[in-house]
Amino acid sequence: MTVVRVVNPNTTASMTATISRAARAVALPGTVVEAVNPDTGPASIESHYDEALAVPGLLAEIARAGADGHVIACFGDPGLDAARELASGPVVGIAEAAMHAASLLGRGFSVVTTLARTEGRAWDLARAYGFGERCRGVHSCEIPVLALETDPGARAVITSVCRRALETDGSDAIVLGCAGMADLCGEISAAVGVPVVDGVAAATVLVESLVRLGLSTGKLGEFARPPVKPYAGILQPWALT
Ligand SMILES: NC(=O)NC1=NC(=O)NC1=O
Repeated sequence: MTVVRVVNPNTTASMTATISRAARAVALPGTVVEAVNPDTGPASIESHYDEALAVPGLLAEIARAGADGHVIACFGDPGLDAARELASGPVVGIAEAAMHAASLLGRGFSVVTTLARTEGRAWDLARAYGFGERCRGVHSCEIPVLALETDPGARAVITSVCRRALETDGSDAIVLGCAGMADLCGEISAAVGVPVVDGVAAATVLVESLVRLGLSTGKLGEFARPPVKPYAGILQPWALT
């Protein structure tokens, strides 16, 4: 039995439930999906500040024993490198997984994300992951992350931005730029007529596959376990042994 821990790095339990549904929908029957979120940190991640303050809580969830692999279920892939140093199993971010999947579906893909201020981060990740050419455009809906659950017009706006992205970019697929959009994947794909990739599902299947292949992060160099040292103040619980 494989245990995949899917970590929502923000502290909004209803979003964790959306993420859990998307991950469980694609996991194999023998895989246990453990969807969690920290109890400390931002309610949503929409800025560099949010992203920085989400990492300690995220790492606490990664450090807990009992998982064969981890998904970081936030489109900024926050704390991904630190999580890879800490975890013994594979760790995949949803942006990374979604971009890899989308790159196999055509010549180019477009990212549709939440606030315009997060577009730069999406571009940074695309380039860091080697998709600077394949990523044809990053577009935003100007819908705050938590409004995805409460704004009845959100689906229509996201669908419209996806249509505009395809026209503007000439891309073959869409990557949804927020874990909170995970439940919109099928509906939007049917509406716009191209594959729409949800990073939660893509990352869950990828981690599950890596575990089944017996593969994990290389620990000889950069991603070896961090050196032991004191951590002062409120971070004292994060000190390693
Ligand atoms: N682009 C985004 O806003 N992504 C996200 N913020 C969150 O809190 N979760 C996400 O996936």
